Amino acid sequence: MELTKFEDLNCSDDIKRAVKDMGFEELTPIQQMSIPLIMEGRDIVGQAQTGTGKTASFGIPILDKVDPNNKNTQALILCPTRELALQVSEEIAKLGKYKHGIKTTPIYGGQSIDRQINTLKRGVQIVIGTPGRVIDHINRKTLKIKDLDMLILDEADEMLNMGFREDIETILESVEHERQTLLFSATMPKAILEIINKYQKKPEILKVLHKELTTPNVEQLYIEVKEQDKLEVLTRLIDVYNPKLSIIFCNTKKKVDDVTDLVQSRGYSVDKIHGDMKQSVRSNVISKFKKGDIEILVATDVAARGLDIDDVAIVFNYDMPSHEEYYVHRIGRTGRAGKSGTAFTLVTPRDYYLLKSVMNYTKKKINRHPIPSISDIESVKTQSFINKLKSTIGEGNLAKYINILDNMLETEDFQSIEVAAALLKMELELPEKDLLDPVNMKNAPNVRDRGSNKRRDDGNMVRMFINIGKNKQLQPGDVVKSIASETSMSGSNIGHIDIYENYTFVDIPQQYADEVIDIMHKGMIKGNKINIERAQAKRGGVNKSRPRRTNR
Ligand SMILES: Nc1ncnc2c1ncn2[C@@H]1O[C@H](COP(=O)(O)OP(=O)(O)OP(=O)(O)O)[C@@H](O)[C@H]1O
Ligand SMILES: [Mg+2]
Repeated sequence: MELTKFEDLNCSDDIKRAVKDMGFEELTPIQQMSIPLIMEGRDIVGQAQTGTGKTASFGIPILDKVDPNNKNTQALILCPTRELALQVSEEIAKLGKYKHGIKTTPIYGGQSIDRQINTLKRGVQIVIGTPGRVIDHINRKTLKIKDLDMLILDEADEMLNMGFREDIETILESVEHERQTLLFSATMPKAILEIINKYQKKPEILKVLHKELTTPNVEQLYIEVKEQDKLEVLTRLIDVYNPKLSIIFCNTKKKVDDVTDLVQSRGYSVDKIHGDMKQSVRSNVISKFKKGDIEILVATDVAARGLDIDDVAIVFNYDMPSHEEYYVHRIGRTGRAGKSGTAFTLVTPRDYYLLKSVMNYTKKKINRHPIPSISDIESVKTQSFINKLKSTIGEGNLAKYINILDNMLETEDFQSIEVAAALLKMELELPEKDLLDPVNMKNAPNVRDRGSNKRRDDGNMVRMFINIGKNKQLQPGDVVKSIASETSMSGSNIGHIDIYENYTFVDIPQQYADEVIDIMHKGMIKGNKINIERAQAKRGGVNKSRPRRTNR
């Protein structure tokens, strides 16, 4: 019989009761695949899309296997961030609330170590922590892992990146007997799969198979912007879509600081989180965001993985993430547990090649979305004002205000429609002029999808985009030579050429455009160094040497 309902699961009734309290009825696919195998004692690698219940996939079997009569730590779950350690600990505590005698605790940096030592002394069977603080406790002998039966790496690919690998090996070396090791993540780059044998014995690799790596619950859109227009575009999107909660991801801590200040100065309810902030402040921000006291969270990738916050309706990539996996995790903060969400990525001409490689990686097309116009914002704001007006009129009790208005119209030389319009102006604060109107953007570099035949018309010249990859010392002459040698066009037909670090724009006469698109589709402009496909294929996968922890 196919296992789909929690009531059919071969685990204790205490857990089933807790699962019911949490509102779960059916197991998610990754839970169906992994829970029985983990209960059997198998090592597994579990890969499933963001927001599909990986935490309970390991949480339930851990709770079922831990012996309440043994006070020693039997299961250790490692998470890449403090907030995630806390959240996983809370979810497991909820799942285990009827299992008496089982203690769970999070241990992470930035929190009083003495308090953690006291808690650990009293005996905690399930410890959830960040690697640094866990090692610290192991060294102090305040966390004894001699009875450890299960080690779980949540966000395994991140944990096995260089920054954490040493810590994990230290932990593994301090467990002398046989143990069960479980790895979970939404992304599992090949390079990680190649090293898992070092950590696991005959692991079962479980993948919930989908065509796409990202969750179908998230609508993915990108918007072409110039760097200096990002803030304006962002706030327009917020005004038009008016998300209950949203997260804005930036690539650096400095940018998070700056964007937070700017968004705040425009009157939005916003706060931030990044790795340079004090832990007490970080925790406070997250809890306010969860309660809805803050509507917009600006964050580095410290908030990209694992965080499960209800009602995040939109994720904004203010900066294009520099690694494909981060795109997947960032946008996975919305569209969780069957809910739907939207992800907007702001793409400058410099980022265009990254957008392409993200689409390659996720096997999912990201559609272009226009910059919301002032009239879009006007209609949204006006509609919401009319709704408010309707309900206020519906509520009645207007006598007091009608009196004020009557007096005013008698003493001042106003028309009532004028008064209404002035009130509307004060409430809506609509801008007079659209600074991002295409008319005003004539000089903006235009990024076009080379495959989609969308081109900028400029007289009878069209501007085309060529991704040349990194490290190419390309000269305009090379581009001219390559294109001329592959098409019927002569070099002198080629117009203006802009060469940037990794991409090039070339103006080409309209009549030759299809020929150029054609040779691009074949993957290369031969006879020279421009090899589009190869340049793109170089990206992707895990770069083992990249230091990830420094820049959050
Ligand atoms: N069987 C289920 N039915 C309904 N909701 C569930 C079920 N299992 C888990 N959930 C809920 O779904 C949400 C997402 O779960 P979880 O955080 O474990 O996702 P995840 O797969 O770990 O995602 P990520 O890759 O982002 O870490 C949580 O709020 C969790 O409580
Ligand atoms: Mg998770």
